[in-house]
Amino acid sequence: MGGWRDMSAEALEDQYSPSRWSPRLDRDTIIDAHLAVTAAGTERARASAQTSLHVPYGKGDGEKLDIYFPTDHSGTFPVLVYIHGGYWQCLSKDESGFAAPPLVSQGVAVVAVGYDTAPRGHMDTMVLQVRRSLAFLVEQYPEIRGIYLCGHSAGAHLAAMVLFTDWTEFHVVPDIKGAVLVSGVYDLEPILHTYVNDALNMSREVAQRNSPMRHVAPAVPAACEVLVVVAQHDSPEFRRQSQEYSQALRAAGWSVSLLDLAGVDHFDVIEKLSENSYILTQVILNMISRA
Ligand SMILES: N[C@@H](CC(=O)c1ccccc1NC=O)C(=O)O
Repeated sequence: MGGWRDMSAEALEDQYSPSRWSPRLDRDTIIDAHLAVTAAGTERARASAQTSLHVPYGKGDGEKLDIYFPTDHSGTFPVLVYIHGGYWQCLSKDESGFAAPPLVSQGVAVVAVGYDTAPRGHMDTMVLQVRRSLAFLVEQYPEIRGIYLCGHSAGAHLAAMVLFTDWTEFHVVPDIKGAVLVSGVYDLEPILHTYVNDALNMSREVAQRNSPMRHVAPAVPAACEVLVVVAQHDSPEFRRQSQEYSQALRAAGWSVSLLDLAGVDHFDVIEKLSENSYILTQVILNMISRA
């Protein structure tokens, strides 16, 4: 599936360390900066929007979500479900509400989903939790009119896994109208050979079972619109993964666009969703208003 098998261990480690590719900040400060920016943005969102925080969608401690309601929510409203990144082992819903302000002001609810990160959570568990969070939303909030998924990095992977869910066992079918997959990983196999798997402890079978690239299903007539987003300063491997996944979806009949955003890296590509004037914020609002 690609040249990563010919890479040295060091080269592969480099490719799967997003912090090493930004021209903006050095590798030792960029992750702390990302945490600080997303936490401050989330604090601002919580102060300005009407919210329901820490809503349990399951029995587990980690199975909670935060809802940021639209400013005017007297009727039905679309919802953007945000799935955070952090290589399935860091970050949480508590710094994942930063995208809410420009959306809630336009009538869109934002839900930040929590899930059990590794080592507590297993890859299969995280995928199941995110799927269950959607079923919960549909059952509990009949005022939701259409769901848009948005995931960053590891969260884009989880969002892509949600796209090919067999909903029969959940007894509801969420009306997913669109998915925005930002700087994601869609083939987990290369990761098996890097430090990322130290906490995840995935076997080859687990990595394959949870690789969206291996489960691209033919689009059904009601298949949602998919926007695959990649940053100019993502690593070549991250960029390859987005290109190949979007091509595979297109070949299977999905309506998919690849948006290659100039001037941003793996971290500010998503941080800037707190800004109304950011192109991706506008693209998302446009996707929602067209449906
Ligand atoms: N150790 C990684 C950290 C990382 O990839 C990351 C950190 C915060 C938010 C998202 C990330 N990437 C994917 O989920 C790095 O070198 O950048």
